[in-house]
Amino acid sequence: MKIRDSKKEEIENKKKDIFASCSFSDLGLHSSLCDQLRERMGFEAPTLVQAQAIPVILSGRHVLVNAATGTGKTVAYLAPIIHHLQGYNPRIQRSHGTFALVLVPTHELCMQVYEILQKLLHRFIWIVPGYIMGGENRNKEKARLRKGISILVATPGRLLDHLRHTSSFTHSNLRWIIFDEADRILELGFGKEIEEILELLGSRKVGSDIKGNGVSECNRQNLLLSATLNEKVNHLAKISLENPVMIGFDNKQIQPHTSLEVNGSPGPDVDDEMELGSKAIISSTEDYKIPAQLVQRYVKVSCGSRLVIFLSILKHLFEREASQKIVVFFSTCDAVDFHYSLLSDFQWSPYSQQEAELKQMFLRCKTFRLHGNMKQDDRRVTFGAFKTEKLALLLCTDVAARGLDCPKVRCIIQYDSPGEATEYVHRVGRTARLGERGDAILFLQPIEVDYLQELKKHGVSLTEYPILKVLDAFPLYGQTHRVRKSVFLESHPWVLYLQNALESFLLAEPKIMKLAQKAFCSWVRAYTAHRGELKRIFMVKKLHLGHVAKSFALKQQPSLVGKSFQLQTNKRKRDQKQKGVLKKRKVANKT
Ligand SMILES: Nc1ncnc2c1ncn2[C@@H]1O[C@H](COP(=O)(O)OP(=O)(O)OP(=O)(O)O)[C@@H](O)[C@H]1O
Repeated sequence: MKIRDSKKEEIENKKKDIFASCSFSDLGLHSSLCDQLRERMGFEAPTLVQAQAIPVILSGRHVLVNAATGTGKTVAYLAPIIHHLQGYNPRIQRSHGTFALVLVPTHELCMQVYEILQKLLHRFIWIVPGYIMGGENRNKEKARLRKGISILVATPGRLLDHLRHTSSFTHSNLRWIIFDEADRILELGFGKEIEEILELLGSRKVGSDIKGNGVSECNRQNLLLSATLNEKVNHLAKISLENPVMIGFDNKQIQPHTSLEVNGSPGPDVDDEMELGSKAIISSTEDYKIPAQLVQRYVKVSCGSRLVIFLSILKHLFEREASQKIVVFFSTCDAVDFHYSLLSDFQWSPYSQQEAELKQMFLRCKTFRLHGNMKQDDRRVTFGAFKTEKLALLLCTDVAARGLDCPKVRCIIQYDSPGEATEYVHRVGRTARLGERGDAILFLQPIEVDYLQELKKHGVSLTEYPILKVLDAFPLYGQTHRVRKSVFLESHPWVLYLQNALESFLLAEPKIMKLAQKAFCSWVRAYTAHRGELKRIFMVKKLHLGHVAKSFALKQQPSLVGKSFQLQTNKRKRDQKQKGVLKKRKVANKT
């Protein structure tokens, strides 16, 4: 009885950390929208960030929202917009064009926001949602824009394309611009595009508002949101926001020299809400917000044993829980492709390698992959399928790091380090969403452990993962092998056995071997591409390339120089051949 009571108490406390004690209608939202949120979407109460942001956004102020991953930021900005749009009298029509524009960094996020919009707009069929993004058919998008899209979700490049070339795209009634994952949009190098977009849309200029019997003037309202709003968004904030309200910032995150105008008497739910002038500067010493219940650990393993340890952890996690989802992040598309093929096909025998008839799949779960080199449709299908699976593994690059909301992801593994602390925060944010439990495991080589200090600067601290315990638990030849602590991880019998099995497997699978060689080369290239300051941690000079090869189950290190040299030579030969053909043609024409 006591246990049940304490569990109940725990759940109640957890709810208090995530949800506000008011209702959606207390926040001023229209009753049909509140019904929609409750009945169709199952949202009983607003989350804390929704309770803070919705009234401020409803009031028409520009807003910067900095809230942890998985706390419901999407509804926080969509609900107030829908509230206003549904209230326009006469009703808005498609011919009025776009009223709200949501800018997002990736295709997946674009689709996800669009899907949430569709659900929210179920009772307001005259408000039309739509999306445009790179990789889609431009002409079809043009046709949709010509018909009119009331709330448009877009990636920056494609939006700019339509702003320049689609004359039938009506945006003269635009009232809201939202930058979801604002810092990522800038990190992806869209800074210039964003400036041009704001210019073409008339940044901070007066928008229009259809009310009563015609068009009257009202202010443009811009919103910037992320779990990692940092100093990088200062410029964007300056050019797009006017006297914004800041939600979810600590005092130390706002530079003291700015003309701070702290709210007079903050209410119980807005204790860290502030206003600041147009010179707003967010300082670079920000602590990022991580879900409190997330268990964050690192596993320190030398390069040569990385693959074996990775596979062992996966096996351990999938065998521990019958139903769970795991997401693994890699630095390159090639690495995703290689590990995807390996994990989809790798069979082993716990007894002896020779006993082929006893071989079984190493992992018994559905494996998916997601990266930027895949076709748009494949990306869509993968993401949709992974969402609905109960027992599944997703191998991906950072295209899946931001904003993606997959239910029941239990663990995030960062097999390749993210580099930027912001990306660490977003990657781990794919689990432990909305108060759910979650684990995060970061792989580090002994030469990279200073990275933990880098994370600490942003208030992120990790403890060590008990890897030896996991390895000891695997039966080998029918027995468990407990190893004394003094023995190196690398010489653990299980590690030696599995490495050998993987290398033999690859020798018998030339296709996968090719993928491994390609992945090896791009992995080394990606390692050299860490940002300046991080180069002192991720030092390519300190890498033992033979050990890197082992981490791709390769017995021998593929030649990096040879490969690029060969590619260059081939290209030169092709070019020369083409020139030769052209010359010959010219000569032929002359004669
Ligand atoms: N009031 C609510 N009650 C219950 N569930 C909610 C509520 N608001 C949002 N959710 C759900 O919470 C999950 C996380 O929401 P959302 O994706 O908007 O978070 P986020 O803060 O934008 O995360 P990220 O920073 O990772 O993008 C979603 O599954 C969403 O449907």
